[in-house]
Amino acid sequence: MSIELQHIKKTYANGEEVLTDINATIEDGQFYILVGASGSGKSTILNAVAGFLPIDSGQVIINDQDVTTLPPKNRHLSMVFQNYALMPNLTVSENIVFGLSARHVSKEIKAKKLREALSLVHLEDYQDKRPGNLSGGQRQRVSLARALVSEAKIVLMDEPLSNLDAKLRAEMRKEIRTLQQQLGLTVIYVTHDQTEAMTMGDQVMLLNQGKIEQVGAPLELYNHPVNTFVADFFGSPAINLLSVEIDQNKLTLSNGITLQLNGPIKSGSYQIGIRPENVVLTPTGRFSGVIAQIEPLGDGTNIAIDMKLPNLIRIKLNEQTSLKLGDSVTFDILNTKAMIFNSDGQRMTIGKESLVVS
Ligand SMILES: Nc1ncnc2c1ncn2[C@@H]1O[C@H](COP(=O)(O)OP(=O)(O)OP(=O)(O)O)[C@@H](O)[C@H]1O
Repeated sequence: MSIELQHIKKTYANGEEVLTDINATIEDGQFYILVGASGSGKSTILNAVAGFLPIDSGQVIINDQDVTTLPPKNRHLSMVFQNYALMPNLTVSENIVFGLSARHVSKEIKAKKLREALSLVHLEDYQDKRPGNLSGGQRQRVSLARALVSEAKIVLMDEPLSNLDAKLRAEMRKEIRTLQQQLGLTVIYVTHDQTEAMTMGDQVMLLNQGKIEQVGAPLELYNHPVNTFVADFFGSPAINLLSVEIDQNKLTLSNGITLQLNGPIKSGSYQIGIRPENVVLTPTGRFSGVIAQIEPLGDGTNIAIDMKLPNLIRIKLNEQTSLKLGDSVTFDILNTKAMIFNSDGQRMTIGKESLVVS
């Protein structure tokens, strides 16, 4: 089942334009993520696809059929909401198979699907409880199980893991993905969590105030962000963005340090982007500074270095460190991994070699 969104626009009654011009092609069997900060319009898009929300203009096309004006029940979708939408008077099991009961699925198939779903979401011991007696995370899992057993081939999920603890969330991420692939489901998945977007998506749409910033495979967005917004959204710790002045072959940082570029770039103000994993501590490094922050992670360490720039330089080390706050260090950047953006934050499409500095 494919989904096509064409020129979707939405302004709420209060005059707030929340979707400006949303276009998307979601292919059959794709796991498609809508990611962005709170209020960026993710849920509004999902509701427009589901049919819960009339749009001002544009089309929603499901499997080549224009469903823009069809009610939700005729769109053959299932949904997993942040707020569960469970029936309080039904047990966990009854809630999960509710949609199937309505469609007269045989008793044996229903029982088998129920068993699989309960085991998937680890709720075997809770099947006879009612939603009121479950924790938020458990309710969320019931809601997830209900969508997964339904026979709808399109599943819309709105932050379905937001109430789970970190360990269960990581586990469910993998399980949802495996199940989606096994069942060949087309999923639109809303999250504000960049890790979920990176680890789960086939395609990711990053939204910012109702506009699309970039669409692509997760690593494409990470490695080839079209602007500083996208570069900054993905990655933890965040990318280092440094304001620089370029004059022919000379690049000057705001602390006065200059570097030679490998080729001339039009003179002017730019921003250089360097991801924390592409900065390395080395005694022969071209830069020096003082350790201003240390964050031990167990399997690695995030540190930040003060080199008298407006922002600290973030570095991601893959090991534990004996360095202490205030220690002086020298470091370097992997030149070929550096990105350059113009003063408006748009990625420059100059050859990578132009950035090789010495
Ligand atoms: N019914 C409504 N009336 C007016 N404005 C609304 C309505 N629903 C949402 N909005 C506004 O539309 C914008 C987008 O909201 P939406 O819920 O789509 O964002 P979101 O990205 O899903 O956010 P979150 O992650 O917080 O759920 C927000 O600025 C919100 O305040």
